Amino acid sequence: IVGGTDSSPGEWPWQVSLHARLSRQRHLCGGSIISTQWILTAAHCVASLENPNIWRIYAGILRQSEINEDTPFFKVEEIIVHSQYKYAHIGYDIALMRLAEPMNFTDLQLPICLPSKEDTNIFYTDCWVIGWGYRKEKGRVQDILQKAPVPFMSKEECQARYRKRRIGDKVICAGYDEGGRDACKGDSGGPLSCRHEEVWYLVGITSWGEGCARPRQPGVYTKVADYSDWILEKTTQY
Ligand SMILES: COC(=O)c1cc(NC(=O)c2cccc(O)c2C)c2cc(C(=N)N)ccc2c1
Repeated sequence: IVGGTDSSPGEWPWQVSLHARLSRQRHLCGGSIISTQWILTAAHCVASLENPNIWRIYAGILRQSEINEDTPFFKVEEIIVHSQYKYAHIGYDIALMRLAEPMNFTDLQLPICLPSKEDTNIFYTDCWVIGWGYRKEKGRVQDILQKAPVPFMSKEECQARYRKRRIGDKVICAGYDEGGRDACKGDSGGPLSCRHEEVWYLVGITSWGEGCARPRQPGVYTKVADYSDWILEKTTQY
């Protein structure tokens, strides 16, 4: 997160840290708890890393330094990447991870509500992007979970900013024309959380942006309300 501030313990109990054990174990992406057994994240985080055994999911943490070989984590049983996903800037940047065991909810690990598909025209005014990602383009993963308020941007305005790319319909843009506050690498897969009438909703999934926090280059988020049917289909055992 560029231009953010430290979060407090338990402020974002749905935020998780996705670690992969490649040559060494490290934080790769964020994710959100949506039920006792399911994590929602970005497809670009897990595509080409679809072996569930390399992933370790840490919930209820504020600092990456809380994580060591004794820190409890959730094992991943199944990874579901949207079948139409190719690249983040094309869209469909959404994936589900099913935990091997259902988690118990505590004050530090709780689910966030999914917006319903009728909610696609609510204009949210209290939205925050969070993560342990870079604080600048040539940065590194941060220790304390960062948060930054970001205002919505209309699709027309967003398309005008990204002339070279076609901004799909199942995405939302958020950010400041003057730049300075935005998600960045390492925040991917994390939530764009919006509070509406005292309830927090998972409105977006951090997906991409040209650089980070550049003027007139807003953050682009997967629009979760447009994937309600997909989420329901994949998380409901038939
Ligand atoms: C894996 O996730 C990303 O690559 C990756 C790359 C990005 N954009 C970059 O252009 C970038 C940023 C930092 C380092 C870097 O090398 C690049 C290409 C991202 C930009 C944003 C955002 N601005 N809201 C959010 C997530 C990003 C994830």
